[in-house]
Amino acid sequence: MQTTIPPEARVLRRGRGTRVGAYKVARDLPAGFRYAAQGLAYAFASQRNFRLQLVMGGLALTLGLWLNLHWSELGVLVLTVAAVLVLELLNTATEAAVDLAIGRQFHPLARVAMDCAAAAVLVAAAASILIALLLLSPPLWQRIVGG
Ligand SMILES: Nc1ncnc2c1ncn2[C@@H]1O[C@H](COP(=O)(O)OP(=O)(O)OP(=O)(O)O)[C@@H](O)[C@H]1O
Repeated sequence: MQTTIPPEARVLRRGRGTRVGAYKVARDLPAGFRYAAQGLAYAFASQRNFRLQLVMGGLALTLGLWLNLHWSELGVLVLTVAAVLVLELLNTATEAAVDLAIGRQFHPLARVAMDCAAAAVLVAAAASILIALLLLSPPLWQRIVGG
């Protein structure tokens, strides 16, 4: 039996830079980094929570370095800080996609998408606070009590 490949799929198979339906495609690695940097700059400029999470994460990592945490503990801190920032970026992307799709109209599915994206940030932020407390409190207490 002969299978026919739809023309769109043939375009897709030609490889990089030929994605169907895209206004623009990153043609090389530097261009990809540039678009990612634009996303970071947008989140930083428009999202107060993103700026706050960046400051809190920076403080936690600085404190971890000052307290001479083990490299594996610092690694866990970096991961948790990154997880919160990544989810905030995805939350921002979800908001933009919902606004693009339906604008100022109300839709129950838009609410689900936005509430779930916000909940993902909340869960990660709560976990990161708990992890920071677990890792930073004992050595900080030692410093305070031990002088
Ligand atoms: N188009 C919509 N349809 C239905 N519900 C919406 C819509 N837009 C927003 N909402 C509801 O309003 C809530 C708040 O929306 P908002 O855009 O302020 O999101 P947010 O995550 O609080 O924003 P930010 O992260 O910028 O503080 C959403 O979580 C959702 O429940």
